[in-house]
Amino acid sequence: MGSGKSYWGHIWAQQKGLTFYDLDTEIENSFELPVELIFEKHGEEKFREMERYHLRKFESNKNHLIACGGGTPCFFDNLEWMKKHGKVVYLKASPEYILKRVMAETEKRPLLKKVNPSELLFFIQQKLKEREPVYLRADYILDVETLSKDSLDLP
Ligand SMILES: Nc1ncnc2c1ncn2[C@@H]1O[C@H](COP(=O)(O)OP(=O)(O)OP(=O)(O)O)[C@@H](O)[C@H]1O
Ligand SMILES: O=C(O)C1=C[C@@H](O)[C@@H](O)[C@H](O)C1
Ligand SMILES: [Mg+2]
Repeated sequence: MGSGKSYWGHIWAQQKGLTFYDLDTEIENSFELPVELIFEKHGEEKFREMERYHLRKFESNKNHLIACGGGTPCFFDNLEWMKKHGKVVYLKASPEYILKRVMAETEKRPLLKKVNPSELLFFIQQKLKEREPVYLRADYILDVETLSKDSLDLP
């Protein structure tokens, strides 16, 4: 969360002439609610089911780039599905970098909303530790902290 998937995904798709989709936005549009209210009203479990469902809408279109959510690869067999149907890129960032990006946006991120600001860095460190083994199974790993518009490419 907060590494820049939505930010870079949009720019990258534009550069490559691909259609950009943000999985969180797809889910928000279907509920006509922002992610934080989907979590609040329907719970995380329902959100994860919808995330799984909306991801699979992209099976047949090859000409697109999708920014998934921070949790997407960690639930169900989503990562395997993504790897089977496309190339998966992990935008790697340190907890400190992520903290800087999300500090002013915790209200939009239901997992961070409930965390005491003084414990935010610890929470991000723990979340990353828990999730990174999954993220590291991506097809490509890019260091987001050194990424620039001119260096956006796969190795
Ligand atoms: N390189 C950058 N320069 C300036 N702002 C950035 C950059 N990368 C990200 N941001 C900003 O940091 C915030 C977090 O980035 P973004 O929303 O793209 O993360 P994300 O990985 O999509 O997070 P989530 O997993 O919660 O969807 C956003 O406000 C975004 O505009
Ligand atoms: O890291 C996560 O689990 C999340 C990240 C966001 O993209 C959203 O999908 C939601 O806030 C959950
Ligand atoms: Mg995003």
